[in-house]
Amino acid sequence: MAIREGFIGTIGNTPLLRLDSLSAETGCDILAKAEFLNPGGSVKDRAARYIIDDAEREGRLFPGGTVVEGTAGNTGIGLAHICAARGYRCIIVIPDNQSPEKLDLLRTLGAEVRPVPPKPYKDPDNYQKIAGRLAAELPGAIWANQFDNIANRQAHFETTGPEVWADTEGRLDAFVCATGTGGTLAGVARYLKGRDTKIRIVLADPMGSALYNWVRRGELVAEGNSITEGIGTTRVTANLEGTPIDDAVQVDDPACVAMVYHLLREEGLFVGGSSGINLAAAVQVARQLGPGHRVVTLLCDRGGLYAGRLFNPAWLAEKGLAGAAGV
Ligand SMILES: Cc1ncc(COP(=O)(O)O)c(C=O)c1O
Ligand SMILES: CC(=O)OC[C@H](N)C(=O)O
Repeated sequence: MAIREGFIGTIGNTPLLRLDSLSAETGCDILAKAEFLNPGGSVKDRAARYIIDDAEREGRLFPGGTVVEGTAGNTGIGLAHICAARGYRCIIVIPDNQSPEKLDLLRTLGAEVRPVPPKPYKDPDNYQKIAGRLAAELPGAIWANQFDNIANRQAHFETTGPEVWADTEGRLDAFVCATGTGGTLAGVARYLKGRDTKIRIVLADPMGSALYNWVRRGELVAEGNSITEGIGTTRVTANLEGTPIDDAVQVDDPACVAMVYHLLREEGLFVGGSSGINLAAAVQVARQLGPGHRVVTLLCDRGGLYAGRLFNPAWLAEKGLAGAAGV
């Protein structure tokens, strides 16, 4: 496939990387799919494409229409690119505690950005609910609704999962990843389990998210908090519902930050916090399985989105994380 169809044609088919330092440390093959190489810079380009294609196919989105979404940023970035390419207006509702780099990029891409105060999901002014109301009020608008629109997990069932299977030639023992909407884990897990039920599916969770306790003991209980963005949730979304999950591991901020800096210094990979959670969890799973196994995860987005936070020594010091980063 030498010529690709613009932005959309560049989404997916990302390379699967072997991480030598972590593989040597565990005696396992630690593999990570380089989702930060998607054209919008994150794994969320895949969901954005499927959500828009699905709305067009179902006749819900017309030329000149509007796409509204509540997002931590990455889904919005994917949507803003596609909206520009297809002539749609794009309105992004985003909690105002997300990284300023994401808000700036969204504006540059032509999205109308509406920062809102962060509120828990049960609050009617939670950013997802504001986005839903806004879309309902605007003529010609759709709500992308990434959390409960299962076109999201379908993207990963039809693309990410088959890519992992093909690139490993079906030889993998575990797939591990963190969840925001749950679309990635849900789609990949369903696909891989459909090929081989022995592949272990493990949810990686930051502190402040309720899914670790949900997987481990069936209770949606969250403890602590996290500096990570775009992952962690207190509810089971329609995308996550029914996912075959074998286990969960919890990764705290010091372990996440230490891994982000390890990836930077030892592997030359400049990625965001959710990639740190994923790789720290993959190492935990590799240790549980023992040497000789193969564990696959994702590198979700680029470190540049967090330049003023995760890669800013003063910010890290303020959060008590400078030691973990070694800065
Ligand atoms: C940086 C980052 N990592 C991981 C994820 C998780 O992806 P998913 O929504 O498929 O669970 C997201 C968004 O959700 C994200 O923004
Ligand atoms: C907070 C959250 O789960 O965000 C979802 C997704 N990562 C996004 O970029 O919108």
